[in-house]
Amino acid sequence: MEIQRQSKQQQQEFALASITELASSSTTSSCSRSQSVPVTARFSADNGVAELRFNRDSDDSITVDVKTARIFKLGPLQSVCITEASDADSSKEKYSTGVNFQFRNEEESGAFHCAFEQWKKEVTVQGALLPNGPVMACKSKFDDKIEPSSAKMYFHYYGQLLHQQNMLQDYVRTGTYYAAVIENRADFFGRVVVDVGAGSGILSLFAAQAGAKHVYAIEASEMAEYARKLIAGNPSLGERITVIKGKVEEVELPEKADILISEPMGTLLVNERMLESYVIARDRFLGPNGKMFPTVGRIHMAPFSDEYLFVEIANKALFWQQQSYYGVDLTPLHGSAFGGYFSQPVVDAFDPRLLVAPTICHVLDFTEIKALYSNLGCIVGYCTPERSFASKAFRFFLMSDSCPFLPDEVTALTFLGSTHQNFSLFFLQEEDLYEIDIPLKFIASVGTRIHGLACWFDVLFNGRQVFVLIFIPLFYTVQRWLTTAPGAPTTHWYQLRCVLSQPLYVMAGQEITGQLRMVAHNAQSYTIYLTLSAKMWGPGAEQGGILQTSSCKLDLKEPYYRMSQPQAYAMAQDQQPHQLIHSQDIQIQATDDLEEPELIQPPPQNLEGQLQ
Ligand SMILES: C[S@@+](CC[C@H](N)C(=O)[O-])C[C@H]1O[C@@H](n2cnc3c(N)ncnc32)[C@H](O)[C@@H]1O
Repeated sequence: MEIQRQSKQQQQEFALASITELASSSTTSSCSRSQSVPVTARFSADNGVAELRFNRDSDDSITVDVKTARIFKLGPLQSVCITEASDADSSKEKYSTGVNFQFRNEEESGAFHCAFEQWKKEVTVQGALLPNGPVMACKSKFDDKIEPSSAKMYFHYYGQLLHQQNMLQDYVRTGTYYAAVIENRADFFGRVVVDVGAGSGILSLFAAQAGAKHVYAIEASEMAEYARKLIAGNPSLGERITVIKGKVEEVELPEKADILISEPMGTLLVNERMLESYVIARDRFLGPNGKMFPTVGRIHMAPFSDEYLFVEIANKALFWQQQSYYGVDLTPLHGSAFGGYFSQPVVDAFDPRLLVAPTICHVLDFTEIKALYSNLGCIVGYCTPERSFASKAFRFFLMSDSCPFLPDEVTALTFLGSTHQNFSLFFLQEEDLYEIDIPLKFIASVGTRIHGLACWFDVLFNGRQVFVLIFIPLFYTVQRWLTTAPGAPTTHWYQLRCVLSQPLYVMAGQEITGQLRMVAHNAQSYTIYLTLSAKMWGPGAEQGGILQTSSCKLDLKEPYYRMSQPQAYAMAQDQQPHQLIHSQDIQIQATDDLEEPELIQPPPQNLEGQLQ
């Protein structure tokens, strides 16, 4: 489609099938000159003026000013560009220029027209182009919130095949995606798919295997070139895939998508802040009633007790307790070093028996369909933004006819704000991911010393399967979970633990409360604030109030990867982990309810061999 972008996007070039010059101010002849050799159309910014140049060969081109040019579609593959003659010499009669051009296919036509609109918008809004052309000139949401040095490192990392290979070799991850796509062919077959952050293009290829009509694979890093190569090497699938190099916040697509597929999860689900790009892609590219794969993400949390880990971290700072290090007293820095080690979240695969209370979870529904709650607390319907109306207009559907004052479907109900009389609306917006607050409440299962909070995540692919029973199509929900839970097959995300420098002492049955607050920062990660408190326990506890509180602040961007020693464990017959272990196994349900998946497989007996 777009075949070249050069020097910081000052130029944008498209391949055409042919062009025909209709007439020009310098030519009075009514004869058209026609070319059948492939030609190009190139947008460029020169001295703040945007030009569109139709090149037939190196020394034969037609140049038009984007500001005055107008483009009309004559057919799916044919367009005409008309530009007014300049006023420079008012004594002469004015003639306009006309160029009739043909595209090779509809996608290329769509992409060209999107680009034209963007260049045109830029010159109209700015008056003249900034030196870097339209995309750079208007800062995207991504550029607004992310530090350029962080983005540079981030896309450099993902531009390398070895890191893509690392993800591809996480067979739990990639295999679950493959299964989720192939099992849910009905969601992909004949559909337009957008792969958000395509990397090597693997998910686009899976979507094409499932029969997608067309896949747009958007990738911002240099990996886009490798993706093109991989896709070209699989021509039967590749002919239905278009790789678009650019950020999902910036690129334009020629059509709306029926389904988005992406792997935007970082450590603790939210690290890398790519979920925000996934939500932006939803708002920019997904058509009405579109689907998202994955559909939902959940962060699971439980307090843990791990004396070895605590001592290991505390001991790292012992170095700074030396009073005569080559004659220098290091102790003034001991406190800072101690605090520094406890500000690193620990990433490893731990034994689930270290958890000391049943887990809780925080749900992030990536789709925009949200429950609508009455003030009585019951769900009475759901609503979804109606894209053709203003952003605050919603389409409303009742789940039952129990509500007397609303018809079954009321369109364009305008809710000015998040609360309207009896109803509360919950929409996951990109901004909701800037600050995530999770209240914590656990009941300790054993008397122990709590060293912190263990976290992991899972995501749900809420698919659709069609069975035909005597010519009647039946639709079933096919739910597949990808989990990173302790005790489940290890993934490259492992699990994450926030360790308190002041452990808490609890008795069995004692309540532990607190808060996990995650605040996004411009280095594509989060600052984590954790507080855990244990209330008085036993007779007279009500009067006692909070007994102990411990807090810590951690940077999710700077974790301590603790994978050097394999974390072997054997699951004793009589011991069960405190949290439900989610399996990736298929679940077929006839409802859309988001239920905890059942334990289908027993946890593995030994994870030793799976750790790298
Ligand atoms: C976790 S990798 C997943 C790659 C591939 N989809 C897979 O599953 O193997 C995320 C990819 O998204 C790309 N990416 C992240 N943010 C992006 C954005 N805002 N626009 C376009 N690509 C982005 C990264 O460069 C990276 O290649």
